[in-house]
Amino acid sequence: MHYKHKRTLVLQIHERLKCFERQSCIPVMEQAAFTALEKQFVILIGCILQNLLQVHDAVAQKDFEPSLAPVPDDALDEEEDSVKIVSLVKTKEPLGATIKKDKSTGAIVVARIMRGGAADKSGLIHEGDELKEVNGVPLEYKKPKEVLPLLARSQSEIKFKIVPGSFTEDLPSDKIKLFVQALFDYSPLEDPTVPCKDAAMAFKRGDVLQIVNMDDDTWWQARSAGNDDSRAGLIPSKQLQERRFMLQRPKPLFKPQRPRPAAGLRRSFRLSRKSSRTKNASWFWRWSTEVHGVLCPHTYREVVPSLREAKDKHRLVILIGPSGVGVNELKRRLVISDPDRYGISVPYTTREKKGQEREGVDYHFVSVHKFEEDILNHRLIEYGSYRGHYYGTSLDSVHRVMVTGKMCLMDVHPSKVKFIDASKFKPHVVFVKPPNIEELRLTRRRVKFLCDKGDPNQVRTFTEENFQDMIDLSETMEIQYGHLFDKIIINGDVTTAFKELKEDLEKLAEPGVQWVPAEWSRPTLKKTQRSCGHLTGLF
Ligand SMILES: Nc1ncnc2c1ncn2[C@@H]1O[C@H](COP(=O)(O)OP(=O)(O)OP(=O)(O)O)[C@@H](O)[C@H]1O
Repeated sequence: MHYKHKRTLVLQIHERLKCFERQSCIPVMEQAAFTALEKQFVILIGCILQNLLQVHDAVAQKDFEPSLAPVPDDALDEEEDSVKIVSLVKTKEPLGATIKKDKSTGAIVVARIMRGGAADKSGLIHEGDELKEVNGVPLEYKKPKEVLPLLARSQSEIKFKIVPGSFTEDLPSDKIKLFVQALFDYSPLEDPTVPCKDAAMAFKRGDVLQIVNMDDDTWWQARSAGNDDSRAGLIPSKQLQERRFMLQRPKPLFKPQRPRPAAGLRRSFRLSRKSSRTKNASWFWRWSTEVHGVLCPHTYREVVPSLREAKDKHRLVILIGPSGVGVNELKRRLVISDPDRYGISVPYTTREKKGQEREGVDYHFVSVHKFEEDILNHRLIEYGSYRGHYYGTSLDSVHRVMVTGKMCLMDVHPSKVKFIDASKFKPHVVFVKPPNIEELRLTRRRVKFLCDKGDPNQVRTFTEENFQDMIDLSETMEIQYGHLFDKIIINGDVTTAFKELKEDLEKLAEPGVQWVPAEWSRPTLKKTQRSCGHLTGLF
């Protein structure tokens, strides 16, 4: 039966019952069922009639719950089939609905029903319904902000007079299984554009949300993953967040470029810090070209649950960060803290062994021929060249750590992450981020490190320019590759950063459900990875 028609019939039944009540109909007797039983007529009248009599008694004794709310006298005077009265018991929980003024009619209409909220659970109010009255107060010519106090003032129950909108049955929220990981922090309190702060939901980068409604282009509804009973909250849609991102004009992309002094390359594919301007020009060129490529605004990434069992191999841990931020320091601390748990993949190079360096500890020293053969045979996870020598990490060196049951730590250029075979290594990407410049000055002012000017023993301290470069490069990396980062660690105080990293990796090793990018389970991924051999050389 058509939904609207059903409601009209219910209203008519309600009216009839009220009519009978006004006529003061008198029951035949108070205890019809009991009397019938006594007279042993029960066999004759049978069960059906007995039930009928019990219903009669219940009606006669007015023994029914809940009592019908009185229909206002004029309720059916209007368009008879389009008005309904809804009475909701008020609890401490908010109603879970937002209202707006319909621009064409000026009517107050229900803009959203939050999934799992009181209004949603009642099943009586729907998006698009027009509110005519709240607790007997007509809403004609009222603004939404004038209606809200009426709702707030209601004590135990709120009574609505509603003209139903066109209602389509929603898919129950537990049937919608779209999970996303937030790639940005969101606080409704700091967002002047949110339609209703109370209905919105705050979240942090990395939180996993279940999207339960995407009908609206700008505001979706979501709840925390694994919290099926909670009321959904409004979150900015992907489109809205992307628009905001583009409007922000990220700072590092529009900054005038300047040549950068000493900044090092990751040890996995380059030796150490550089200082000459020529070298740095090429280093910066690489970043500029990448930055002006495709931009990926950080909104949400689709994730799926993946069960990690105790017997499973550890995931590959990839550490990323601007040079000098402390990636090697953190790796070193991890290995020292638990050498049975953590291992480092040893990079390959075609350059000569220097001073104290040891084969298989600092590098695997190989010939150019062998290195190029490995490139052609897709044996390298990542590689590049610096000062005419190749540097790279082989799949073998990662496997060598993994077969010992250790968690393999490696650092790669972020552009290489997408080429790592995700189904095999399940990479967990940690971005090591510098703190603000004041904290960098405070924590690194006296730090001495080795820099390469042909002499590996040369020691120097960070300059103000190094700090600024670190921050700029970090922002650029985050803008371009932030969607790949599973965890961001700010390396201000090194003890705190190390503790946070260790906790994160310990959680990663635990059996249980982990959220991984949905694209890992898509067949197109393998195809992309097969082309990795051609792309890894593009630094
Ligand atoms: N939070 C910190 N506070 C103070 N000093 C730090 C901190 N983190 C790292 N350092 C020091 O900064 C120097 C550079 O760190 P590290 O070599 O780990 O950088 P990196 O990110 O690996 O850079 P590169 O790849 O160029 O070697 C080291 O001397 C290290 O001990």
